[in-house]
Amino acid sequence: MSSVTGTVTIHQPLNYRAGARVQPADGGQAEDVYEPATGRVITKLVSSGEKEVDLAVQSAKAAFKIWSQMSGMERSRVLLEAARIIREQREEIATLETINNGKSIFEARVDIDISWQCLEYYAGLAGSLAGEHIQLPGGSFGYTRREPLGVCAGIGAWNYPFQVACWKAAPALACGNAMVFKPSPFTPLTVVRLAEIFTEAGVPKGLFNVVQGGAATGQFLCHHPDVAKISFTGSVPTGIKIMGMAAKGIKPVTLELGGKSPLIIFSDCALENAVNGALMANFLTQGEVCCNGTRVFVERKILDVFTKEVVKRTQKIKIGDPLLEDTRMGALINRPHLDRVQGFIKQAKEQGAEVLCGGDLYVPDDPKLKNGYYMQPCVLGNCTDDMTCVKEEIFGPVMSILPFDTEEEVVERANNTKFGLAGGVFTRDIQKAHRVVAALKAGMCFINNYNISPVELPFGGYKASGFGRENGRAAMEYYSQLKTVCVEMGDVESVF
Ligand SMILES: NC(=O)C1=CN([C@@H]2O[C@H](COP(=O)(O)OP(=O)(O)OC[C@H]3O[C@@H](n4cnc5c(N)ncnc54)[C@H](O)[C@@H]3O)[C@@H](O)[C@H]2O)C=CC1
Ligand SMILES: C[N+](C)(C)CCCC(=O)O
Repeated sequence: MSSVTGTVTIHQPLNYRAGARVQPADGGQAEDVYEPATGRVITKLVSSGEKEVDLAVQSAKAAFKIWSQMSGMERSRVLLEAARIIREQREEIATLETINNGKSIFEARVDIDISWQCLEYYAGLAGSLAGEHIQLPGGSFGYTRREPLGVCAGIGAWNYPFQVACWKAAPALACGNAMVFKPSPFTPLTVVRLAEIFTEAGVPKGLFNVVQGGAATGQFLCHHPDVAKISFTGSVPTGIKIMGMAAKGIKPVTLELGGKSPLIIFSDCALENAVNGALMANFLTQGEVCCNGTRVFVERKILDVFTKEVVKRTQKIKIGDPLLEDTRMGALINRPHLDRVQGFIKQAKEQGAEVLCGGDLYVPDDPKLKNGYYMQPCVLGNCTDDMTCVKEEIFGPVMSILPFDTEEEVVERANNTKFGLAGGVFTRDIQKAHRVVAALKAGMCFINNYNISPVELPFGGYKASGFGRENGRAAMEYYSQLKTVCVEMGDVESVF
């Protein structure tokens, strides 16, 4: 594959079932899929209908019979091999991710690294999946078995297409489940590579399948009677629908939803680290990150110096062709989303916020990029808690700076949101750091850093940001169920 922006076109089928790429059995009309960097069509997506979804689920069901009978150690070896292949193909997968998503190749490589690390981590845990033995009176006893759930549905967002799929597939497969995955219709490409890699690594054919399409395909999947669990990453409104569908089938669900997370900068912080943290919290993947710390609360004493430094550094971010080595911000996912982000900035200005830098469209010099979806990262000052830009998830490169005076005040304001995905604090005062994160109503908190993602740590939200956890030991709970076996060693004492 040529790794030059504006040159790649994909013609292979994008559905994956029973160990091979297939055209959907009941395919509807083909939709265009775009390269965000150029606005060019890179492939056509045929949505999977009810028949195709059923075939994928049946294929997963057949493979589940084999995979669930294997020992954890046997599954572990296959997952380790998949991790090795991803490492080997890192550059190719990262390039495809960049072409389809628009994020810089620099970041895409990090995403792919996190992905294989996730597979390695769960390969390590697969062999330790176990129940317990409980002694009862008279020599009787009980024991528990931790069993897989069956066919799990994974539904992903477009911001981390390969990584989201690995965060779901790795614990699911480690626990002995099969999976049918539906990526976002904006980013259908790399997850099919993941499916091929699992097959190459030795999973039973059909263990990991890919269906393509949007809401309709997702609904067929969620309603399918043979789907035992739904793991969803996406927006709050869709999360509500997913939970409703799961409720109808009494299916467990993991919801990784949106956020509007607070980042609290105290005046006793290491300023350079805090500035770096604020950039990490806002501008990865063009700001299209669910756990971004977009409400940056700064202690008034350092407001000016912090703001000046953040603006200076933001203006230096290299925007442009995402496949170039020195690019640090690529293109947003599509034109409607870019327009939406621009709309938030316009509204912020109308509500009294001050654009301290950026916010305008960015037009690269390179003519082939002129129809791409670029904008300049934006820092908003003069913000107040009631502004739309401070209350709603923008999912773009827009940071809102809010001054504060006391710890008590900032904790209350930080928690004054329907969301609860993440939060961060920068301070050199160790007691204050722990006190503040303990008080934050958020599932993923950072002290003196932001947006790093070690796969060993559980990740997930409080409140409207969802529930269930990905990564860490905790995720094993969400892809397995407990069976209790009670064993009588004496006679039955009947009450009748
Ligand atoms: N907490 C987390 O880990 C993450 C959360 N997100 C959130 O995702 C959102 C952005 O992603 P989008 O793809 O725009 O979200 P979205 O909610 O529009 O779509 C997410 C996925 O759900 C599918 N879908 C849409 N309607 C459906 C329905 N009725 N039934 C079944 N499936 C359906 C879509 O095709 C897509 O695959 C943001 O709000 C962001 O915060 C994104 C990444 C990570
Ligand atoms: C990798 N990280 C922590 C920057 C973001 C992961 C969550 C997401 O998919 O938005």
